[in-house]
Amino acid sequence: MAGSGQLALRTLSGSGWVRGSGFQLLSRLKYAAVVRPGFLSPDEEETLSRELEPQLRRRRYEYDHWDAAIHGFRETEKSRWSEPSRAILQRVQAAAFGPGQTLLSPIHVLDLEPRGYIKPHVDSVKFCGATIAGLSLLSPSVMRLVHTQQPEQWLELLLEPGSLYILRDSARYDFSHEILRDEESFFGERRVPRGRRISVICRSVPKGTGPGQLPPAC
Ligand SMILES: O=C(O)CCC(=O)C(=O)O
Ligand SMILES: [Fe+2]
Ligand SMILES: [Mn+2]
Repeated sequence: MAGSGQLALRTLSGSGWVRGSGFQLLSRLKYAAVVRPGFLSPDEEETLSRELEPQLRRRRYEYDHWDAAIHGFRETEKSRWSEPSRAILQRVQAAAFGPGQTLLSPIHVLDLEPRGYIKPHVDSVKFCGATIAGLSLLSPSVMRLVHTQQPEQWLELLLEPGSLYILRDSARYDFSHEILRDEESFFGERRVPRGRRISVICRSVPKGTGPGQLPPAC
């Protein structure tokens, strides 16, 4: 699938590296699948990982649940953030979400160990709205999107530490997303060795969710 005939293009919006199965697909999803490398300053990365570490360290990594999408991970839902982290999350909100979109709270924090990976899945439409935005910390990784009906349509996003990715609308609903395991972690010819990766994932609330009936984070 990700073998021959791919194009490696910087997205036309001038953001991060996105590769895909064709120019038309890349331009169709130009605003729906976005990477912003260097969204976080090194200081901001440090602020977030230092704040998350004690909370994550209390948990054990989970493996090999036969039907689970995620392997080699621990996670937490975080609702109380320090002032500097709140400022970062507000920047994410301004960059990725529209004025009419409410964010799910608490925020999902996922810690993948070096061998950890995420199998293809589409986030539940019951619990998550049209936009998913994730900050990546510590290790680079490759996120692959594959069209659920036409698997020959695919995109790959290079997620460097400090980057922000945004999946919205068609990229969020019509494509599965996954994080490649270390053995398969290539961006085109480029090997992207996987270490431990922490992600901070912000999601919008599904449309039609009234106040007082906020769903749990996905
Ligand atoms: O780690 C990420 O950036 C994505 C996680 C994910 O796909 C999920 O929790 O549904
Ligand atoms: Fe997901
Ligand atoms: Mn999840």
